[in-house]
Amino acid sequence: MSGEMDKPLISRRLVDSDGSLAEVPNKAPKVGILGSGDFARSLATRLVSSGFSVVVGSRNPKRTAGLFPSAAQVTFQEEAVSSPQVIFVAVFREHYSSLCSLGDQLAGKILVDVSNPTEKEHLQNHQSNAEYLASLFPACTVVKAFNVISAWALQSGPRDGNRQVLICSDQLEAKHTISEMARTMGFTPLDMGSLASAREIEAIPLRLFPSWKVPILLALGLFVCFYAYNFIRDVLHPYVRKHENKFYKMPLSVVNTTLPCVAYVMLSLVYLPGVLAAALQLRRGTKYQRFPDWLDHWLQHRKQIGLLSFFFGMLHALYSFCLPLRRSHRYDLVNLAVKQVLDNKTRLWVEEEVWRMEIYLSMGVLALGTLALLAVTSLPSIANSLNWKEFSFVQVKQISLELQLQLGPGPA
Ligand SMILES: NC(=O)C1=CN([C@@H]2O[C@H](COP(=O)(O)OP(=O)(O)OC[C@H]3O[C@@H](n4cnc5c(N)ncnc54)[C@H](OP(=O)(O)O)[C@@H]3O)[C@@H](O)[C@H]2O)C=CC1
Ligand SMILES: [Fe+3]
Repeated sequence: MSGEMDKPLISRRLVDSDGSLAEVPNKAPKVGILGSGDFARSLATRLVSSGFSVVVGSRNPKRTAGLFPSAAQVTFQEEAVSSPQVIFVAVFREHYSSLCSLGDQLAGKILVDVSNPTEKEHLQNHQSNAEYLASLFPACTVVKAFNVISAWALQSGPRDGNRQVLICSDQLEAKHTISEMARTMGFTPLDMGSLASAREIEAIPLRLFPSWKVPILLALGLFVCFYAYNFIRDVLHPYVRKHENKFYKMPLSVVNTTLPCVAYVMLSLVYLPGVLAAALQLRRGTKYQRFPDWLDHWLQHRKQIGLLSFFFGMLHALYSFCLPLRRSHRYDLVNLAVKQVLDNKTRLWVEEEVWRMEIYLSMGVLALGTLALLAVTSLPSIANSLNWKEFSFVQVKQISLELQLQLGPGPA
């Protein structure tokens, strides 16, 4: 981690270009931050711009001071923790023990644990990071918060998707204080109960696209089933019955016949749970009763199933667009021409083929246009959230979380 100081996520120039970050009102509540990494810098910027007075504790304040807004005071750890009542611990778990010498000064204060474990650490340690911090500082109140907010989201301000800050602690008052701070910073606090929930909160950024797992498995399962059926029908059956070798159809033609089958079934699976839910409500005579779990999950996955259906439909359009590129298609054309000459016909016009190609081409162009529009509107924010130079595992997970929160579950 040591070299990371040289590549700050936010530069001083950028921070100070915002006039509101240059000075802090006199009576602003004081907040301490231990650590001077990415998270500490983004947090300091957001706190200062939300009207807090920030004091940062670093092992080497001289080296790091230039990376913080000038309104934030950067000093040694001992000095930084002396006056604020709330101190954010923006340090990795493995370095918590190096803070033990501050124990006396920290006594009676609120420590906010913002850390995220890696998947390996999460499996290895049965105690959450927050509970571990609480065991090292028994005289402090530990609150778990802000770990699901990436440094980038903190820096650029809360946006629609990732506004929620999950908070847990054993002390109600401390939880309230941090909730109010989160609110002042523009986030939405969400009470997750006692500190025992910290492990659950720490696991959230580790889950990669959780609500996509079932729809993707479903789509793959359907694809395998339909592919097997189409393979038997279009390739195996002609081979067994008439000894026709049509195995060349496997990579393109059979796949292309399979794609719309999957797309249609997935599309029907988007609408079916709504109909079932309506029927259930009519039967029960009320809409104020919980749906069974299976129906509830199904309803919540409709958006993902619908997007996958759209994806398979688009793939079908692209595959169909490629069909005339095949050599077999050229042979068919030549054979048709020969047949035409032999039959003495003057004009060959296969109406169905013509329409098919016209429609596929227009769908292909529409799809490409939609994709280009999506790329233009959403790529900058994704690229922004990737801190390319300091690309860490946890950040990848957080991007997935951000996307996940932005996509959200379908309307229940
Ligand atoms: N980056 C992100 O997007 C997010 C990070 N987090 C969490 O925030 C915490 C900090 O992350 P991040 O800022 O990215 O990490 P960095 O590596 O960028 O910063 C860690 C900081 O820890 C401080 N530190 C204190 N004691 C030690 C020590 N003994 N050895 C090494 N460093 C020490 C260092 O500051 P100094 O040298 O000045 O003492 C260093 O700058 C982590 O727990 C992480 O899980 C949570 C959500 C998002
Ligand atoms: Fe088709």
